[in-house]
Amino acid sequence: MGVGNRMKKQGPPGPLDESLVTRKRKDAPAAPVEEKKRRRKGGLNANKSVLGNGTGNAKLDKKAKVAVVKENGRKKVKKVVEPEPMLEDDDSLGDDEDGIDDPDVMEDVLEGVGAGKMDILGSDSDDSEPELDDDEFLDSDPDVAAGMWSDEDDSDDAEERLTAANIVGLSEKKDWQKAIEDAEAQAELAESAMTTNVAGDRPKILGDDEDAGTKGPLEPPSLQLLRTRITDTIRVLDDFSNLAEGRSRTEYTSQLIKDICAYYGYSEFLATKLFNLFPPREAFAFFEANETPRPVVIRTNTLRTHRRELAQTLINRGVQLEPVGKWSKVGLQIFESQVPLGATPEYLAGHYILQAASSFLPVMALAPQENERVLDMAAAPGGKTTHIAALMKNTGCIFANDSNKSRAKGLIGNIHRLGCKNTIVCNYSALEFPKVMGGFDRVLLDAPCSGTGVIAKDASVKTNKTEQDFLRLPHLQKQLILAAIDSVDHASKTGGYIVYSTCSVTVEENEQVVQYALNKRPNVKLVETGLSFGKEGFTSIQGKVFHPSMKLTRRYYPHAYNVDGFFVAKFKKTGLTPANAVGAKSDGGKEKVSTTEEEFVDKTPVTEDGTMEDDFGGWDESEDEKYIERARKSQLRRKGKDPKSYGRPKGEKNGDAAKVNRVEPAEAADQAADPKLSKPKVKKTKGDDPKAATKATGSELMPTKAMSVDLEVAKKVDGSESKPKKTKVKESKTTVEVNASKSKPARTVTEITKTITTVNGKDSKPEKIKIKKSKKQGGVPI
Ligand SMILES: C[S@@+](CC[C@H](N)C(=O)[O-])C[C@H]1O[C@@H](n2cnc3c(N)ncnc32)[C@H](O)[C@@H]1O
Repeated sequence: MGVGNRMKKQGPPGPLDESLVTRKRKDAPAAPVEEKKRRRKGGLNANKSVLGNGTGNAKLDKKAKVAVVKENGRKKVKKVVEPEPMLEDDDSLGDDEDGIDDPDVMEDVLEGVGAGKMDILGSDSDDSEPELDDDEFLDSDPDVAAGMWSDEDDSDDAEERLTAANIVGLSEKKDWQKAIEDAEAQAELAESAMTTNVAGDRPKILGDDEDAGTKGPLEPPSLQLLRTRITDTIRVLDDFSNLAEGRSRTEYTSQLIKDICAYYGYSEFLATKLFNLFPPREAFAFFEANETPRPVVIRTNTLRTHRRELAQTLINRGVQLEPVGKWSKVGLQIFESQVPLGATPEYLAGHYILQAASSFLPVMALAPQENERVLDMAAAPGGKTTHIAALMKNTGCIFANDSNKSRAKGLIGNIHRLGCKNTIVCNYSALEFPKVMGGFDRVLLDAPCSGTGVIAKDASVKTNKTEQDFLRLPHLQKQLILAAIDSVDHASKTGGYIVYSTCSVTVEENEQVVQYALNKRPNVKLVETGLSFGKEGFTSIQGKVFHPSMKLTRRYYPHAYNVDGFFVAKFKKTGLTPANAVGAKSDGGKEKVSTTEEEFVDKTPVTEDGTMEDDFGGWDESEDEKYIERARKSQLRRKGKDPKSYGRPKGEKNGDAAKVNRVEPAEAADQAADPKLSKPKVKKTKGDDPKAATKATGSELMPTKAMSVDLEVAKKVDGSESKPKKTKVKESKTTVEVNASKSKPARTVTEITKTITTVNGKDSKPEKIKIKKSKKQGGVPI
């Protein structure tokens, strides 16, 4: 099982300096460790002797060592773990198949530790008073630290009061203990693997060919053997050509998944879904990590205090703590506490909030600025809202929304306790936005999700999530993400960003939702999250292909970073939402968002500039021109005029009419940005004024080609011989959705009826013109 993850550091593991490691190993008098080992029955040495018993598994020997080294004149205890995979007896094993010790994982992590990247998050720590530098915690007096090394029992730790002066010593001691625990756990694993493989190096997992169908696979006699078979199967899958015994990979994989279900208690449906996210060895590490709780973390509320101050106060109360990692300047990891953390005077005074470290990430990615307008669409119980308020230093305005009223009460409680004064709580379904309000500088959508990233916290997820959930939730998430995008002001001077996050690791709730948003909103693109660690989102997995920019999204796993599983994506909105876009709130939000199964796995590639390769939005130019022309002719006919000889401007050819006042999307965006540009072109009539609509709904409308039809018609009437003084155009719209079939995407046929009344002119009789529009709704069927 796990090896004290609560004690493990969160975030990217510290960099491993190989040269240093070698030197340390050479120089290291490993005395303290030997001491400890002697006291532990079945400890490192004992296990080593078992491992060296000539069973042919010499490489199962553990590689974890602990050494005391002198670094810059300071004594430090370092764990030296060679990244050799557990139970590995084949050097050819791909690195990428490794789990926790996966060198690739490390590399990925190390790449992300670039110091410069966090600069973007400067506001995170930009308090009026200087924040406590992490180094101040870590660089305490070496002598004090040295004095901390004692051979006393672990139970003594609780009595050792942690002070700012001795914090380094204690945390290093923890590292030291953790290293031993790690080593012992690895040894335990290795030992257990060997007990069933004494017959040889080739693990026997599935029955012999001749037994197949009669005996079936080995019945697991105990949890111990089950675990051994899991690790054996992983070995086989890692080195299939050498270790497989005439069975297919699929057979081994399905046996492995069955064993994982039996051992960890997952439904086969969920175990398969999660297993498929990783190479087998990493999947094992993931399932393992879900068995141990993540560290307790508190976030300093910088509206009320500073991390250094808070740390000192809590230390004085008997709390053992440490900064959560270099990546956060407000997090404190709690190792032990003499007092209930949810009831200290500091807690009640709002100096901190208990919050999982991974929950910091979406807010750091959002990077709210002072004086902005921010929407937190699904905010309860407010961990992220209050973090946003702190980063904004109580300036600007946050709308914290949650559809669940009772949860919203908890949100209000936290907002009060933490002293957020720039926050308004509302209780709408987030689907109502931007009808409720729009034009935000930034929107956070921390979406409701299946919680597959927090199984360590809520084990019920292992069995209570069904296939239905993975249809229902992504459907909601897709609707919500469009609402989030539509609620942002693309022209915001300081922002124009949307962050989408979930505490789930499934592709359906993450990459597929983001891809859906990219497909349906060509006016957004993915941008860097600014987070210094995290694995890249998938650009392809299990036959699904996503836009290359998906690698800008970030995935967090418990086994890789010792944080809850999380997903973070950041979008920049680059233009207005097309009024004809799916779910655009131009009609008051009544338009149905189509998330048919065809769209569920959306493989439609999107080009670099964000435009879809298929006909997004479905404006068929030639088709519409036909209708416009027909409308023009019948209008003239009704007036008793010959459409062939009348009303066509000089030089205009057939079909050019609609182009006269057409507002192309790009042009429309420019016009919106520059009101001077847009004024002369748009004839405002009630119900047609895009700005009026914007005011009414808080939304925004792009004057689309439908609008250009109005302008054209209005112009013709104005320009006719009757010379009316005023023209009124009334519009009514009927939308019929024609269902999609497997082979054909859905189409929406919209009938727009225009009633044109000329006032004070000869022709005062209202005229009706019907315009039919048809657009494709879905993506490419699979
Ligand atoms: C992951 S939790 C949010 C956690 C919160 N952001 C925090 O940091 O404390 C998801 C929230 O979404 C809310 N929710 C679910 N459906 C919603 C909807 N349609 N509109 C708004 N909120 C919704 C749930 O009530 C729940 O509080």
